[in-house]
Amino acid sequence: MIATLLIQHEKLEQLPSGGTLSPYGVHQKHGQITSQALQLLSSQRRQFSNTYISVKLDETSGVAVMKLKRPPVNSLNMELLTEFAINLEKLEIDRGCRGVILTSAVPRIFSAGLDITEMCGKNADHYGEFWRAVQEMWLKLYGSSMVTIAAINGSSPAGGCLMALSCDYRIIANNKKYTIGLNETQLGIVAPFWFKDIITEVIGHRAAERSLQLGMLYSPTDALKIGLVDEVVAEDKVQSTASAVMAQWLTLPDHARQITKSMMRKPSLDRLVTHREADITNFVSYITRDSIQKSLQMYMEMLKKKGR
Ligand SMILES: CCCCCCCCC/C=C/C(=O)SCCNC(=O)CCNC(=O)[C@H](O)C(C)(C)COP(=O)(O)OP(=O)(O)OC[C@H]1O[C@@H](n2cnc3c(N)ncnc32)[C@H](O)[C@@H]1OP(=O)(O)O
Repeated sequence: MIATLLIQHEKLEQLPSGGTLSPYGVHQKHGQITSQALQLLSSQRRQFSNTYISVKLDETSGVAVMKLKRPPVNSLNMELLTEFAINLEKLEIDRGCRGVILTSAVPRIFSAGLDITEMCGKNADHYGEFWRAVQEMWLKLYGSSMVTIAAINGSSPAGGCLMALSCDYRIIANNKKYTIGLNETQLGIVAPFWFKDIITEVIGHRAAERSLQLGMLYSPTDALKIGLVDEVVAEDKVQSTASAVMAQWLTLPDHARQITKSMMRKPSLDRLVTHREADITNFVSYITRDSIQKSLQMYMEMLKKKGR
């Protein structure tokens, strides 16, 4: 533990005080994350696989490929979110890692977003803990000092889209069947302010407002038109393009790029960090409303019927 903290301190010291993104949430974790972190941090160093995440770090390039592997749809439940935050933190403190490519091991799906079953029929304590884990994932990913590239090899609604939006660059496979967007209103729920902030940062106010109000899901080419993704490439070129773009980004000196990234992202990160507890309270009181529970249950039933 002491060794881990020292390594982290050294890596953070490379940036001027206030210039690093990494401290967000790092040591504000609840007990569950901390004890799991200790187990994971002591495991094998360059390749690790947990229940729902696999990570391969190429020591030569300094690039890690992080894959979501929770079939059938990579929905983000508490365990996956926790593993994600821990693994990203592990890479963050590893001096040999400068970039992360985020992708999916599940065919045709990047991520179906938050696991709706985590937001239905549970008690307030559960919802609070779940939302803290969602926040933690976002603070770690959006606040990462590494180069982060989303290799979107399948559909990516809602929380899946949030993950992609939190990366530095987005490459999506050219397949009309794949959709991406923040579709929360279609579920009868509201995307929280930090989801709204990040999509606004990426696509601008007008497009974000329309997109959020209508809960729009875009095909890859339409997503490219509004700037929701940076590139659309053939399905079999997603990973190689991600590697090539990563190599290009890594030609920049880390120090200059990291401080610039921090400068751009700090206001949004600060907003959530400052209002974190209020955001949890707000989520819990919102999600426990009867009308919201009913909407989510109806949406789940609709999904199940469609699947039959
Ligand atoms: C004021 C503000 C305060 C805050 C207010 C609150 C803010 C909340 C913010 C919420 C953010 C979110 O991410 S909410 C999540 C939004 N996500 C979505 O709308 C995606 C819904 N899913 C889909 O569209 C599709 O499943 C898709 C991903 C394209 C894959 O389609 P497929 O045909 O391949 O697969 P399906 O047959 O549909 O699904 C396979 C199985 O997975 C299940 N499944 C699919 N998506 C799931 C999901 N997200 N969570 C759980 N389970 C899911 C289905 O029910 C099926 O279960 P079985 O039938 O049992 O096999």
